[in-house]
Amino acid sequence: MHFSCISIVTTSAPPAWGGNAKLGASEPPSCCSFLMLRQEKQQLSLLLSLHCLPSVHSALFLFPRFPSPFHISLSLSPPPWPVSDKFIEVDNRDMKEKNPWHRPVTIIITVIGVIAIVALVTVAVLQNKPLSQKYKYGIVLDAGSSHTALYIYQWPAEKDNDTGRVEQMHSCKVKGPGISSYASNPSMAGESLKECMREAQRHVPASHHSETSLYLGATAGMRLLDLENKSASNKVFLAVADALQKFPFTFRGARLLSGQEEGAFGWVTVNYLDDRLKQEFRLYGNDYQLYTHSFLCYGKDQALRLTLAHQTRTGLGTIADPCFHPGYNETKKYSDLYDSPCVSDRKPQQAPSNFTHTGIGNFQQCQEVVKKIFNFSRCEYSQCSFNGVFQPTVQGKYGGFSAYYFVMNFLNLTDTSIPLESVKEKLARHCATPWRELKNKHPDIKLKYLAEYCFSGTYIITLLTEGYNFTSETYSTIEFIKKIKGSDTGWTLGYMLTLTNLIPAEAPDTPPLPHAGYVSIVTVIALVLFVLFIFSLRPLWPRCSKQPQIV
Ligand SMILES: O=c1ccn([C@@H]2O[C@H](COP(=O)(O)OP(=O)(O)O)[C@@H](O)[C@H]2O)c(=O)[nH]1
Repeated sequence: MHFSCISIVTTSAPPAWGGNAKLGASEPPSCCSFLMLRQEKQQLSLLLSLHCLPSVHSALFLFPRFPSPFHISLSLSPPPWPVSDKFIEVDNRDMKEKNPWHRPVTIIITVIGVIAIVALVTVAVLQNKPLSQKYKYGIVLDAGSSHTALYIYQWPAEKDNDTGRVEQMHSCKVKGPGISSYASNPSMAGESLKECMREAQRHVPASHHSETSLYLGATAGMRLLDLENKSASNKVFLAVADALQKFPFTFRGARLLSGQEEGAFGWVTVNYLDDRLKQEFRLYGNDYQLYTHSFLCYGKDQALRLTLAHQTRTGLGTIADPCFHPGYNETKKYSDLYDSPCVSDRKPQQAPSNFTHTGIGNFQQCQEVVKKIFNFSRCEYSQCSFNGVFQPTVQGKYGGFSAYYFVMNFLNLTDTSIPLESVKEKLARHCATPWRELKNKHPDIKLKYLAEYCFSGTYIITLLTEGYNFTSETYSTIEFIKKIKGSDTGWTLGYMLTLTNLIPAEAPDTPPLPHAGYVSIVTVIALVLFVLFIFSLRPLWPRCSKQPQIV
């Protein structure tokens, strides 16, 4: 906007000038913003309503350029003091000479300013637009001994250090038992997976189905079936492979994981989730010293068979089991109990077909029975865990997951800062709880789980202390965990992490400009805007007040 600069001089100090104009002292006058203009007929009236110090006799005002020539009548409020009911005449041409702030210049500067602002905003918006994050997906089926679980993982297509940041996106628990239980009807093993697979189809975006790898890894249950009946285990693998191939994912095989692999991938999972492998994650490029051993037959379910086998070794019709609650009474089949390569060779010759399994709920006695399933006498190394297997001294942090977590969580014993003695006391109280009372207290818990928590807790504590040699001091280095940062702990994530190295990353989205270019453009535009701003203040430059026109 153009401003003309004039000054108004009063003959005496106004008693009170209303308004919001700023007035300088009488010498030198300063530029002031604000007057109200009113056009009446051919005449513009300036309504001054100013507050001013009594000593101020002159004021210099800025106001929109007037048509030239023109008259301004000053009408002061409160009622004019003995001054100036004057007509002011301003020669516009004269003003033009004095004020270089001409219209064409203003237009040019305004246009450049607007273009600069638009350019700045456009560049900033384009550069900082959130890039549409592209994900890759992978599906791993954990075919465990007691059940199968499906995990969907996702990671940004742009890999971090050649390894995707893989996280669990969804999980699905397959209904029914583990796939090894379908040895006599393999097609049902495949059938059982379908519900979770359809769920996976819904969770992975359809456009990514074909590029999503699908793996199935089988652990202890299938290891045992493989030992017992290789052809039956092959049939189960064929059946699950056949079922999985029918889904639109890229099926990359159903295979048996060795105990070593299971241990190593579980180790990778927890260390990855705890960010311990973040910096240089090259699993097979780095040397990590890892001790892993998997005791086939010492998973919780097989350990229970071993314990029961020990108690029924003479072929009794009834056993009073200290690991089950008082009042517990179930009739079980010898054939079912011994239907596992872990115990099949121990089946008593003269056993009846059934036995009555009753509980007496005694933690100490239970521990004694449980200890019987370990062989501590044989060790050909400097030190062993049990059954003659070497084990280094425990040091560092340990994670207990899956059954360790389920059991200790139920027993309210996940806090490992609780002294071992207190843990045992708590377990003793739990084991002594009558079965009926326990059922009433936990109506929502599956009876099979509920009945076994006394045994399971005793087994876990015995395995950790007697088997793996954790002491009262080192017990607290164990953490019973289910998930870390939203991902289940187990071997599957470690497996997925390793396999993602095989999946090529697609070209990532990059910002429209390289960073240096973006910074340069923004800097230049900011400089232009700054210069324009300085120019826009030109009417306020001191020059304006140098030669005021005196009215
Ligand atoms: O709420 C639960 C869920 C599972 N389990 C038991 O936990 C074990 C599952 O362990 P894991 O996941 O290691 O078994 P797998 O993968 O071999 O099936 C089985 O004995 C289950 O009976 C349990 O006691 N409580």
